[in-house]
Amino acid sequence: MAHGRQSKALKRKLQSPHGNPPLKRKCKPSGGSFKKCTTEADIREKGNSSKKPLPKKQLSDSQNESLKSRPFVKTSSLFRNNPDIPEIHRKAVQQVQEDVFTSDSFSQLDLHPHLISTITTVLKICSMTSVQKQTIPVLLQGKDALVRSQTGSGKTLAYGIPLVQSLQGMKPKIQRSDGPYALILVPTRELALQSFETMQKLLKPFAWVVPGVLMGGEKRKSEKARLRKGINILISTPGRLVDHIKSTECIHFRRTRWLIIDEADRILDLGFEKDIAVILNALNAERETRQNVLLSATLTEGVTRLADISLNDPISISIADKIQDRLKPASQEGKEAISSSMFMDQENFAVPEKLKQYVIMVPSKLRLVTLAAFILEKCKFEKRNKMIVFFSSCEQVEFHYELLLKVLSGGLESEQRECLSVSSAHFQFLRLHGNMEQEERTEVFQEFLKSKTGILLCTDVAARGLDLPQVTWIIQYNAPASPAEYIHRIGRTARIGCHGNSLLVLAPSEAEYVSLLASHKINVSEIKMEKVLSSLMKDNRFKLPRSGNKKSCGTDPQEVRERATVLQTKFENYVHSSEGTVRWAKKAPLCGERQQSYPRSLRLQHGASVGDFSALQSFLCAYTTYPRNLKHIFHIKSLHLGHVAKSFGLRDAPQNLSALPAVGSKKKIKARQKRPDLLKKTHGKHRLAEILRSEYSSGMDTGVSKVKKKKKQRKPGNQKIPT
Ligand SMILES: Nc1ncnc2c1ncn2[C@@H]1O[C@H](COP(=O)(O)OP(=O)(O)OP(=O)(O)O)[C@@H](O)[C@H]1O
Repeated sequence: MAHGRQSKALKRKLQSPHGNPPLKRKCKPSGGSFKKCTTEADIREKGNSSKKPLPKKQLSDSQNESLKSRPFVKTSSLFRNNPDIPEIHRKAVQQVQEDVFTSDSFSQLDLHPHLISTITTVLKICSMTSVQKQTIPVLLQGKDALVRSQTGSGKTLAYGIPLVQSLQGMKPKIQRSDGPYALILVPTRELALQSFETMQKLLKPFAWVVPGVLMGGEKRKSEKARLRKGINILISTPGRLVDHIKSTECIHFRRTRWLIIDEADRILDLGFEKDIAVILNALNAERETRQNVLLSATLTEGVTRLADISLNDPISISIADKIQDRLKPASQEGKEAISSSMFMDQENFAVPEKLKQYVIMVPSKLRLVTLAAFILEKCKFEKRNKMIVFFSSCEQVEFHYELLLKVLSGGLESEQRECLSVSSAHFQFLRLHGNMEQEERTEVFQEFLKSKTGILLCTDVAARGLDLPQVTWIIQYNAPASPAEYIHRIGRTARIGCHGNSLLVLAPSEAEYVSLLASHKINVSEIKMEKVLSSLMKDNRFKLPRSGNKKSCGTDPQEVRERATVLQTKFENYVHSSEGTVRWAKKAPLCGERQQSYPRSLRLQHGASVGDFSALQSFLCAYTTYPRNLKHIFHIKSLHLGHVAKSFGLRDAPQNLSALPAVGSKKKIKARQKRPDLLKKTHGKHRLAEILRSEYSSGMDTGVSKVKKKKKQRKPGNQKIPT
């Protein structure tokens, strides 16, 4: 019954000659610096401009309340007043390609027979990849190396095999109590865990060499105990290691003869330079000589600095280069050769051959329904797809997780019975971000690793190094801050010669990003939004009951729009189903009532660690942190706040957003400076550093800082902007 009433209301709205909803809302622009926010209801379709609009009515609070109990009365006008989608004009470019495999087997190398049999029987690997063929002999000779090869090309074994070969053969035999002989630094905890597992497998026949991981999230005490017992191959995130260097007496590097920095460019990007300096000083203080290796799919100029301070007479290995250029002897001059040979081409990153890259231009208002339609198409109708969706903040991940789970999987409460048959079997939503407790992070990572399907919503915490088999689609819902990050994100699919696909979602104002990618020799093909939305025709949950028994016809554009509107309305109804979800979508809760008003599931799962910074706000904040050279593409002023709000299931643009990004007049910026409690962490690079650092924090501080956070938040006016 309720459904029928709702649908009629929606239908009335869609059929209204003026396109006006039954009731209109007034929306003031927020922050003053965004484009004037007009409710779409105020705007009539092109060609109808001579018709008089319906009289405006502003809703009082009590009217608003009563509307909540009639969820479908308010409907969405998604298809009006959107900016035109520009044509993509760019030349197709020749992408940089690398040969992943060689026909050479590991037995050609001078390796311990047990190591070879472990590679073939435990890892089930027969022939070497190009990067392994190039790197292993160099490292076996004891040389330093700087290694660049495409994502998913086997870099972990490229350093892991020679490391194990060298340590197992040491005389006298390594003792556990000797402490670290090798140190492997990686930017994230999940990558630390993954590298640890690979080392464990390689070390199977050499049980006296003990690997160990320090990655935060675990109790400091138990990590200390493990360090005391002895770890010979120590894998860690830089922050966590620095914490131990400063606070754990038993840690030492007297015998450390290997230093491996994986994702070396990322470790520098994150502002871990200071940490790296502390680590290098600690290593150098205890032992003079060491073999050093830096690796990444995207070695950028910044790494030359790290190479200068950490490498000694290194060999550069870049798989994309011609074979005769690959191995360069290095001397002091050689380092310069490295700078030019490795980085001359630095902006042209190799993309796996079987990775198909797509872009979709979507006006802000339609982003959410387009994402949902795409997920439906790939994960419900096509099946056998495993997908990762990247967002620019933890808060957005949490918010979209809840929203998509409720609306696509579970359905709204009133519809649950109807939906059960089509939902849960098809979707398994998971999420991963730096605001989650480590235990849950590890669980999610393991679950997604093992599963054959599913949709992982995540931040860039999952962008680097993670080897998640069978991922078929990478969606970048928010564009990454650099082409290098684009490469790493899409590199979670099409690994080791497999097929994969990626989709980048851009707003029309961001179209130039496609040319930027092309200037780095990255080719993307366009998928039309209408095509994606048309998959809603396959899902009758979004069907508008039509008069009579008229059959839905294929891809009738009008019906596609109607269905998209039904879906958007479901999102909006969910978001507006309680004060808490609305606030969660758009702005920080008032002090003292944080959390209580969030969906119960969220509170139970996350305690106090999430939700104290809204999804929309965090999106806007992240938007201001694109680097200066991309500001002409991603500028906050080109966003229409009302339209963006729709993509968060909000019916109106929020007003008085605290911590609005640093846009607007000098006066406003000054005013903000007077409110450091609200804004001090929102400025450009600092904010970015905050957001990113939270993803990669050592985890050492979790307990303390969370308590501190809670205390701070209790003070009136002290709303922390979480990262
Ligand atoms: N010689 C090989 N033959 C087949 N598979 C291999 C080989 N070497 C490694 N692999 C597998 O390839 C996958 C990717 O390897 P790895 O994670 O080391 O890639 P990577 O180059 O470090 O990627 P990224 O740049 O994303 O960190 C892993 O599942 C690994 O087990």
